[in-house]
Amino acid sequence: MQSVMRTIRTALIQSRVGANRSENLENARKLISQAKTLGAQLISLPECFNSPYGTKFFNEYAESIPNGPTSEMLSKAAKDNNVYLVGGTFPEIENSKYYNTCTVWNPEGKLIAKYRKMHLFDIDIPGGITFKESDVLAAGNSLATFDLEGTKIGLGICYDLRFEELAKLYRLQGVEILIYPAAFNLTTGPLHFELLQRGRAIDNQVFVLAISPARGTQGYIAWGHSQITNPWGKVIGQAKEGEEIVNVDLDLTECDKVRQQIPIFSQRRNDIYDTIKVGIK
Ligand SMILES: O=C(O)CCC(=O)C(=O)O
Repeated sequence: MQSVMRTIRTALIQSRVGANRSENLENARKLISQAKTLGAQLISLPECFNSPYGTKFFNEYAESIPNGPTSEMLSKAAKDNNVYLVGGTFPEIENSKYYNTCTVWNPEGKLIAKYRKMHLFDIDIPGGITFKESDVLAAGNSLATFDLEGTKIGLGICYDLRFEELAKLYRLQGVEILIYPAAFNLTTGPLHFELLQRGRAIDNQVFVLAISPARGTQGYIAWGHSQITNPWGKVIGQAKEGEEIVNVDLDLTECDKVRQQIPIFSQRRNDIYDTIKVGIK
């Protein structure tokens, strides 16, 4: 039997981000319109697309959702362009707590999903990078998905890419696309960014989209290289370092094919795994 073609044209916007919120929003707004002219139905922005990335900036740039200039711009841009818009992330404030939050807007401009980064970016690589989001941010505790014409899409943010458990939970919920706004750095980016995405894609037989800010020259320097990986683990779109839109058609029948041809989800040995007790130090 011939499988039905299911395609979503997607665009990743690797935008330049500076210190001025209004300029960042205006730049993102223009790039969203540009992505629409390329035929994109699903458009995604980077992590911290409205502010520099750093713990000292979170409270200054934080907004409540959906009442704030960033939510307003995203809602209007989704509606004006008649697209599904994954609004990267920006710092959210609610009840005196700060979160790193991703919002999703439908073509009517309605907020249809909100995801708060679940695994906070706390690492210490001497001579490389030290970052402690938990100094300022609270972690989210919920998964978030949305539906685009019958395709279920799951959300994560940057460091979440390292946690296979989250991706697997999404897959078990029926997700076919995982989207991670992200801002890897010049230490871990070259080693891990592409590889982690390919790993998540292969393990879960899903498309993985990761969207970075363009590489800047001061403060936290993002790695760039926004990427689209198909369910076979093949990189089918990748940006360089600068501002760029990556525009690709996702053929969802690839999920059906790989899941049928390499049926790992029905071959798991939970009968064995569940009997083995382990402790993690
Ligand atoms: O995991 C990494 O190496 C980078 C993570 C990161 O930059 C983030 O979570 O914002």
